Amino acid sequence: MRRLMQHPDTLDRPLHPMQKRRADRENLVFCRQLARLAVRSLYQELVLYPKPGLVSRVDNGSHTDMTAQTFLRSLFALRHYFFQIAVAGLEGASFPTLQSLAIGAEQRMLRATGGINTHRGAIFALGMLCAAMGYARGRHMPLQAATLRATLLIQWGDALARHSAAALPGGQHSHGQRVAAVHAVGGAREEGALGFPAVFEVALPQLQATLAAGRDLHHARIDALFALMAHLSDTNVYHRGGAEGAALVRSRSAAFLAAGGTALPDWEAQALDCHREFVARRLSPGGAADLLAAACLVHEAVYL
Ligand SMILES: CC(C)(COP(=O)(O)OP(=O)(O)OC[C@H]1O[C@@H](n2cnc3c(N)ncnc32)[C@H](O)[C@@H]1O)[C@@H](O)C(=O)NCCC(=O)NCCS
Ligand SMILES: Nc1ncnc2c1ncn2[C@@H]1O[C@H](COP(=O)(O)OP(=O)(O)OP(=O)(O)O)[C@@H](O)[C@H]1O
Repeated sequence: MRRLMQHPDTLDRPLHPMQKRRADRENLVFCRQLARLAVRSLYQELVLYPKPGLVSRVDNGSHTDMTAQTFLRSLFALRHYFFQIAVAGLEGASFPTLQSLAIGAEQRMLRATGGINTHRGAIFALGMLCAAMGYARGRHMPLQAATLRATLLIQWGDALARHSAAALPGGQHSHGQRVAAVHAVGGAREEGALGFPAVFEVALPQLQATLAAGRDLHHARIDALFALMAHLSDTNVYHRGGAEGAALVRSRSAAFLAAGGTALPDWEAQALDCHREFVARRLSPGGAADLLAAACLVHEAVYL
């Protein structure tokens, strides 16, 4: 696709109406491609295997209420959301506008899955990142990781911090908020308020390190998932396994990486052992799964 890129020195000059129409058209094409990439990143997370405790096409991990099919239905219901939130970001929309798109997407997800929460964390993380990418694209900024993170924080950082501290209406509590109160750990909201450090400081560097070592994307995603599990205060894990379960997830994952991760000849057997152990304890690192998809999205977005 040929792109209309304006030289930075001419950014303040109004575009000729024909140039403007073409730029608008090309921006919409970009948002459509970005939405497809977001869905593809979530699909790649779903089909990755072995993933300790998580749902894949091979098995349902620690879950009895969802299968890969549930995730596919949910993904299909989300395809318009990622486009809409990228366009909203492009237009410099306020946080409440992004939030109402996310709430609508959560409702569509729940309708598509019969009430099962498959993608709440992903709607938040990949949604905010799509908004930041739309914003950057609209202002001719490069879609590089550092630029995206700075854009996210400059544009919506204050609102994300307020969202992190806010109570849910009507005195309800999400699993994440209950866990945050009982175990004093930040979950998805805090992660967002800090500009997704787990994506930018943990998962992306691990993806790049494994690729730089000459292994392929499959290996890189596995290593990045383990890096996330070793680092994150995942409210899904606390919800099901308490502090003990969370400590186990972190230490098992750190040990896998310290031993060499996917550089080990028998890494697959090690990862499968870990999978069986998490399933036996009903542990499911869903937050790490969401953020792996988010990292894959950022990693690939530079090629759009
Ligand atoms: C922001 C959300 C995800 C807050 O979640 P909360 O902390 O209340 O926990 P909840 O149990 O609902 O969901 C947590 C989700 O986050 C994921 N998660 C868990 N731990 C973590 C973590 N440490 N980091 C990132 N994601 C995590 C889980 O996979 C799960 O899907 C969301 O529920 C929310 O506020 N939805 C309304 C829409 C909205 O306001 N969006 C913000 C603008 S896009
Ligand atoms: N491949 C995956 N397998 C399992 N969970 C995933 C996967 N990818 C993402 N997740 C995330 O993990 C979460 C799983 O939710 P879970 O069922 O543990 O939560 P819940 O419905 O809030 O709790 P519970 O089922 O214990 O009542 C989802 O919100 C989703 O964001």
